[in-house]
Amino acid sequence: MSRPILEVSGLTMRFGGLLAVNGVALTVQEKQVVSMIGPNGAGKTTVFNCLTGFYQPTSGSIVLDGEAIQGLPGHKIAHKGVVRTFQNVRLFKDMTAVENLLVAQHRHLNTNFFAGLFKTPNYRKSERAAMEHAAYWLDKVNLTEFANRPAGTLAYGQQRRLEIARCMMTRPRLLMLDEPAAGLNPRETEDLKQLIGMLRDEYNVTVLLIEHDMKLVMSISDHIVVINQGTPLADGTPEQIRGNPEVIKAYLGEA
Ligand SMILES: Nc1ncnc2c1ncn2[C@@H]1O[C@H](COP(=O)(O)OP(=O)(O)OP(=O)(O)O)[C@@H](O)[C@H]1O
Repeated sequence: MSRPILEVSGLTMRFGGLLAVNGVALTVQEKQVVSMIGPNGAGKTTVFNCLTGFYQPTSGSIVLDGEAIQGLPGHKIAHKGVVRTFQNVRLFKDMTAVENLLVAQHRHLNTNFFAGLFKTPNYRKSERAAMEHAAYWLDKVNLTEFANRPAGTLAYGQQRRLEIARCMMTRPRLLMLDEPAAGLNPRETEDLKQLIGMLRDEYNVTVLLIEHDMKLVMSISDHIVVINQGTPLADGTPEQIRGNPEVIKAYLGEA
């Protein structure tokens, strides 16, 4: 039986006179892929920023696994297993691919100062485990051969996959991807689709997605939430959304 991992209701975010998000509701069941779609400027990224504690929502409730998290600082929400990527790739471009994964591992590392200074057996063990974990995820996203290449020199699609691997290093429960297919070619988009499906099926990760690529959204989502000008417009299965006249109107700019 699936159960809700994330329940959002009445989410509102005001920037001065602009109501960027107005009463958004959203339920994400465990191990689902849920997509949030809507025209440019609809408020999707603002919702992500509220969910991850980057913004303090003006009002509304955000419940993660039964616990209210609205207004908590970002690092506390991240500690509860919520991780995200951003619209623009945010890797350490001069660091290698494997180093980018190791920096994400810090929460699981033995960072005791003296242990590090004297390289105690426990410290070495935790270092080795971190490297093995990084190697595992590099392999899962097909980047093993690029382990020692600076991240900034990888192809764009590879950088996107590396970002997702970096998220997975923290063993997330809820993975939030902001336009992961932006700038990808059809082949890379297909690889991304396979990767997201694998994360859900094999690693029990729940995925919340913002995406403009409708082919990807329709093929991968269990549920779709549509927002327009900050306001919820529709939600349902891909079939329900595809045929919804309000959604079609909003996308044609008539709403
Ligand atoms: N920090 C901020 N201060 C003021 N206005 C903001 C801020 N962040 C977002 N906005 C405004 O809120 C509205 C919603 O923006 P948001 O980026 O959430 O939309 P979006 O649906 O993610 O758009 P896109 O699909 O183009 O990324 C826009 O009018 C934007 O200009």
